[in-house]
Amino acid sequence: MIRFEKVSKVYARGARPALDQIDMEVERGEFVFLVGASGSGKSTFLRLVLREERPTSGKVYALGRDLSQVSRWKVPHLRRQIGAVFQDFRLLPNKTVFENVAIALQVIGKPRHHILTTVPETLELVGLEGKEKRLPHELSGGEQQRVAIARAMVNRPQLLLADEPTGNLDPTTSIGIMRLLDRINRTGTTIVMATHDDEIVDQMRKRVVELADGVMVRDQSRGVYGAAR
Ligand SMILES: Nc1ncnc2c1ncn2[C@@H]1O[C@H](COP(=O)(O)OP(=O)(O)OP(=O)(O)O)[C@@H](O)[C@H]1O
Repeated sequence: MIRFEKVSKVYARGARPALDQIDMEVERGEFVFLVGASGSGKSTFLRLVLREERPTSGKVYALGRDLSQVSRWKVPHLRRQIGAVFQDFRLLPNKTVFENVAIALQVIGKPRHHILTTVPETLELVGLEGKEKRLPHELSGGEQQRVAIARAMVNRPQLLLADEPTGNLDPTTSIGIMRLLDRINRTGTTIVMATHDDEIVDQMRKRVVELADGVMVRDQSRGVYGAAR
């Protein structure tokens, strides 16, 4: 689903690499936590998969494609096949819950009847039935993140990337979001989630990949946040 081959990323000439010779693979259906201190390269990793950035050296493959070979005009098409969720939700403040999710289908030209059935199904999947007409500011943080997850999932991507999705949420709400992501993963969606949240990582017991100053220092199946004690 994702493969990094000796991937390095240097943002500014002379700066130390944000990622340094990363070799790793994520198989279809996996759930992977990317952990590491602030600045260790987690967001850079995710941005390379979305082709928001390009590696300085090495190759990134996603969804079976060598991303260096994807032409610029095909990048939006690639991104539409990868769901993305962020710490700050990134909802449109003046659009309802329904409209925020529908937008992901409208931009790819899905017909109205498809939108009218798929959006409510997806909102039900994330536990937001009955809240279709609310505006984002009328929702709790956890509910706003569920809208963002619904928007990311509405066209059924094979891969979901999440950058600190629980970063703005309290522990109880975070657990609800993790249950939802776990459920999405069990239906076959591959998930890579960058996080600082040690309690969540320790509870979920999924694969843990740790970065330190751009270097991959650990790759552990059923891992914990800190190195095994
Ligand atoms: N656009 C950019 N231009 C220059 N340097 C950057 C850019 N983006 C990130 N960096 C640098 O690259 C390194 C890795 O940053 P990155 O955002 O990938 O880390 P992170 O692990 O996601 O951190 P955080 O947990 O704080 O989000 C840092 O030293 C950062 O300052």
